[in-house]
Amino acid sequence: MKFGVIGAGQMGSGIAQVAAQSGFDVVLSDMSSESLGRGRAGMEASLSKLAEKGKLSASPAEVLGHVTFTSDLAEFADCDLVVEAIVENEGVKAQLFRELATIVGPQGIFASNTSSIPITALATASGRPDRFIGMHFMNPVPLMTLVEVIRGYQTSDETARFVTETAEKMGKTPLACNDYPGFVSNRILMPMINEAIQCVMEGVADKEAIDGIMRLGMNHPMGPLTLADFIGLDTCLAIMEVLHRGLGDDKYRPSPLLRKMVQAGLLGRKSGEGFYRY
Ligand SMILES: CC(=O)CC(=O)SCCNC(=O)CCNC(=O)[C@H](O)C(C)(C)COP(=O)(O)OP(=O)(O)OC[C@H]1O[C@@H](n2cnc3c(N)ncnc32)[C@H](O)[C@@H]1OP(=O)(O)O
Ligand SMILES: NC(=O)C1=CN([C@@H]2O[C@H](COP(=O)(O)OP(=O)(O)OC[C@H]3O[C@@H](n4cnc5c(N)ncnc54)[C@H](OP(=O)(O)O)[C@@H]3O)[C@@H](O)[C@H]2O)C=CC1
Repeated sequence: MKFGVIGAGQMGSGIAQVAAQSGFDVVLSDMSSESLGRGRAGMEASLSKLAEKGKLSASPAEVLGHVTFTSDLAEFADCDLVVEAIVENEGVKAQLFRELATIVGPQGIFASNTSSIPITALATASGRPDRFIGMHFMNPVPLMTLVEVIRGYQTSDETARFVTETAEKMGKTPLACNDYPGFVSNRILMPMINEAIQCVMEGVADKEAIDGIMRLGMNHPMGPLTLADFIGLDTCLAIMEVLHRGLGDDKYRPSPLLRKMVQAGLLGRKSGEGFYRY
């Protein structure tokens, strides 16, 4: 299996890592060498943690040996599966898939790791809607077992079966849902995170108490504000805007505080500061 990943951010690098751990030949691309370098560094850190705990069947170097790091999309021509994990923006994703359609052979299946954007829309842009699907990994990919599998309107049974089996070979648990904004995961999670941000804006409690109440009261491993910083506040805002636009209900309006923080460049862990400093 030749497994392609486009986007070497926190998700793309995690997906590439787990695919390589599963023995697939992986090609990972990003627009800039800096982003590729950051992605590789994240994989190395994760692999050494897993190796320390005896959770790797091969050495970190052997796993990374399965990965080709490139910024040349031509290296994806013979991929069996290409997973896109770039910025949560429908126009940018659609443009990428239009470009990929001219590069990847007809055997290639396209999948998006999008958090919320309609799969059917991206499938149409790709020109191969029967061989297009949502393959939604969870963060951090090396630790979270769920893959949310979302069929577009024209996704074929063969494509769904191939992606489901691939997720299982990666040690994941694939669960299927239908193609509606936010799917299940972010239809439920992101409004909760958005409400936590509203609680900060309205002064219901301070951020440490809001996170503490959800950690100690609901047994969440991370409080919602810590989780928002972990996901990325830009991604959280993008998801809320997809829900608001796609479902047409003002209850999904993004918190004004979330928007202001993103406008200020406070993106969470990936920018060094969000609700907390890192
Ligand atoms: C937005 C979307 O579209 C969809 C989404 O992904 S929504 C987000 C979904 N994810 C979540 O909700 C994550 C919630 N948080 C958690 O489950 C946990 O905090 C966590 C698993 C991320 C970390 O676990 P934790 O016990 O809380 O903290 P932490 O001590 O940092 O990590 C636990 C262990 O995993 C290891 N670890 C953490 N991240 C790791 C990684 N990426 N790779 C390898 N090991 C890792 C740590 O080294 C630690 O190991 P030790 O116990 O040996 O020290
Ligand atoms: N963060 C999370 O918890 C989760 C996110 N997702 C989804 O996964 C996708 C990626 O998210 P995440 O990894 O957090 O985002 P990041 O911002 O961490 O990474 C995105 C990467 O894509 C690169 N990129 C942007 N545009 C292009 C392009 N046109 N071609 C190639 N590379 C590009 C960026 O490069 P540069 O930095 O140079 O712009 C960056 O390296 C999003 O759709 C998101 O909704 C899904 C599950 C969980």
